[in-house]
Amino acid sequence: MSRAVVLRASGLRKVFGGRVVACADIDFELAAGEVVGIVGESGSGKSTLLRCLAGLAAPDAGTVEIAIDGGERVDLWQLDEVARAQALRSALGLVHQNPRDGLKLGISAGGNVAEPLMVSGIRHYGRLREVALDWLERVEVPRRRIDDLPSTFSGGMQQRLQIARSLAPGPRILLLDEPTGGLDVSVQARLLDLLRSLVRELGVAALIVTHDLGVARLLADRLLVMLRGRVIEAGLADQVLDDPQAPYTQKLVASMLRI
Ligand SMILES: Nc1ncnc2c1ncn2[C@@H]1O[C@H](COP(=O)(O)OP(=O)(O)OP(=O)(O)O)[C@@H](O)[C@H]1O
Repeated sequence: MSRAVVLRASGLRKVFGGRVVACADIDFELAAGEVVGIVGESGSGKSTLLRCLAGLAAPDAGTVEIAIDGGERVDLWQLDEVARAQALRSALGLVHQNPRDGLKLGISAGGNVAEPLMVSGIRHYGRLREVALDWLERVEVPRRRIDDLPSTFSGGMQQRLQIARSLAPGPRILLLDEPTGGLDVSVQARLLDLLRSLVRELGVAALIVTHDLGVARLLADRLLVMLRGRVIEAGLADQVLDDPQAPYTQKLVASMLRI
């Protein structure tokens, strides 16, 4: 049986200043539990696409449908602001490249995990603390750090905390924008291992933007290759990386092999 579609982009287009076409004619689906990588060089439109999907930037044309509670799909940009925020809160988690963009720096690590749960209706302090402790453990942040501010954490630990904050409310969809960018190689490897096992264990559908094909190979089932705002190649990750069809993808893969 084919898996339910949890996110669908159709004819998505975003233009800046009337002439910079950041995204054009983007069509794709993300199925429940699937991991899709979006790769392409700097400026190809990856982050803009993610921002349109995450409700952060309104597309100029096209639709973004996401599955909400009960499996019904809603068109994100047809909803009013309140309904859109609510749909996003219940269905979607977002991990920014810079953890500081996704964390509340003025509240404790535990508070960062608990806050989205409070918004979704859990009010009991003891229960919130228990769930926060459980999540800290899952992302390998020592439990004793629960009352510490994120600014006292290392970059890798901050990123793991941001992942806990995004996943704690139980979203069906997780969007990640270069989640390992800016981290040391050894820290990156640990984070990738953690992400891979969390995503598989929770069965969350993930869309991961990366310019690192190694990250894409490790995490993604399927890949979309972007060039100048368009998806120029799409397919199973191994297929795209082992037998790229588009000349641009061939160059991208060859440049990775040279490193
Ligand atoms: N807010 C903005 N205003 C004007 N132009 C923008 C804006 N955001 C992005 N762009 C332009 O849109 C195009 C796509 O940018 P985008 O950041 O989406 O690419 P990217 O593939 O994510 O690049 P990177 O890997 O460097 O983040 C680029 O030409 C960029 O300069």
